[in-house]
Amino acid sequence: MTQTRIFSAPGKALLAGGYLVLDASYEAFVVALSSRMHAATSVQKTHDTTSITVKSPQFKEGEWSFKIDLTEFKQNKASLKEKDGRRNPFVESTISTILSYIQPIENYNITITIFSDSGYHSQVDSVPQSSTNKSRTFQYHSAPITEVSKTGLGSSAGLVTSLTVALLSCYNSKLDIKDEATLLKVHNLAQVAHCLAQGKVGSGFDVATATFGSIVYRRFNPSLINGLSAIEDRSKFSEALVKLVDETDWKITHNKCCLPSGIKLLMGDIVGGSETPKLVTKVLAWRKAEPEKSLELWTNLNNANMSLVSVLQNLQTISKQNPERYQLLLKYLNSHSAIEINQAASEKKLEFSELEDVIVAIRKIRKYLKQMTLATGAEIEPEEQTQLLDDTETLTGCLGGVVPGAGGYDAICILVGEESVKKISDLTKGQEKFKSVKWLDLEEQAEGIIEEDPNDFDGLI
Ligand SMILES: Nc1ncnc2c1ncn2[C@@H]1O[C@H](COP(=O)(O)OP(=O)(O)O)[C@@H](O)[C@H]1O
Ligand SMILES: C[C@@](O)(CCOP(=O)(O)OP(=O)(O)O)CC(=O)O
Repeated sequence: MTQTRIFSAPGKALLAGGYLVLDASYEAFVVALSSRMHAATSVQKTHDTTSITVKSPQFKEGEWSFKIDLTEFKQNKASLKEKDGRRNPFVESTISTILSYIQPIENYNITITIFSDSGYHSQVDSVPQSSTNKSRTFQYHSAPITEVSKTGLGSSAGLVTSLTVALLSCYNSKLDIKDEATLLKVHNLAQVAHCLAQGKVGSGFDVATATFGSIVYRRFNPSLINGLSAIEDRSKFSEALVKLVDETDWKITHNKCCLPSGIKLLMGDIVGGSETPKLVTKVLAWRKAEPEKSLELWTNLNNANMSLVSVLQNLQTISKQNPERYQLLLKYLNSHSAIEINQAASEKKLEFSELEDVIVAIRKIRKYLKQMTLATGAEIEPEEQTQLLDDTETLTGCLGGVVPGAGGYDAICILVGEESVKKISDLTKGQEKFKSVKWLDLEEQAEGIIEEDPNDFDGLI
């Protein structure tokens, strides 16, 4: 019997809480994006050995095939061997984590096909291919996955999370991702697989967002996963993994939180890029060397981050409780820039002080990220980005913006009235001061893992 189920998980933009999220004392606000990673299953029962193939047809040599003798697998924690010696650490780690967790007795032939929305990677040297009914189009690249430039939406987290839920569904045809406990299980397994593939335990905000969607996130204690990776024996590893996934309170926060209606996130890819690990090393070294100064800065930045969350939630509440006033507020936003709104507020002429609250929160976040930049020497909001973000405050319909995640030269994220999105992207195209920005064709899509309609992928699989 063959069954096809397709699951997808979103990419991320860390709007508030970069660096602080590495420490469980602080929370971060992460926005889930409309660029998603999809995993389509095909399962057949077999009497031979288990065979698991992951295909990623958009990339050259995008196929990783493993034959697994289940008895041998249980006895030996050696890594899986790909048929042609191809490596994809995230694929290998996810398969071995799921098999260690499920400890299956019956054999299956499983094929999972991955489809990655175009926002994750540069589209240079790629051609589109659509499903028969044209409802889905993916870009096909001429190079292997490791050679295609990433845009920073968290492709490995999307891959691991969608592959985790897809593999689990192959062993449990009743798997329902609308069930909270199931979703938490997927999250825990995906975090383990992602950390083991990376060889380090990060904050996990990307995997949490891929699973739960737009959230306010607090991380887990790294010792939960560090303890696991030290276990050499497969059966002990499996036992510890089951305990960790099913019986341990990870003490994470993943409270749903999304942008208020009528306000959109616009993400600009910047020519250039930065290496997150290098920035993180500098920031953490300074934090260690300057405990008092850094505590003050972390506290101030955290207050600014949390005030952005609360003013956005306040707008969401107004949109529901007083929709007429909210429509007027959006109309005002779509005909003024942040500078103008701020000016009106200082002259006490502003009717919609809630808009000013968002602008002030964004400015505070930037102020403290700039202090972090100057104190640590890590180029989090470098001068070019400062200029660019200042310039976005002059655009009609824009509340301002930040450098997302670790910052640097990767991207900017701005908050914009929905009606102004197209105007802003058209207006900035020809302007010298915005020449380094390429607005990405994506928006917030607040849902985490969802199950897709297989008909939408006809002709692609
Ligand atoms: N569509 C995909 N198909 C197969 N593997 C993928 C895909 N997207 C990401 N990966 C895996 O994730 C790796 C990229 O991970 P990483 O360098 O951590 O980038 P990111 O910051 O985007 O997560 C790729 O080299 C590959 O192993
Ligand atoms: C600094 C950080 O807190 C946030 C980094 O956010 P990015 O969104 O920049 O992440 P990458 O996709 O890994 O480059 C590090 C972390 O939390 O892992």
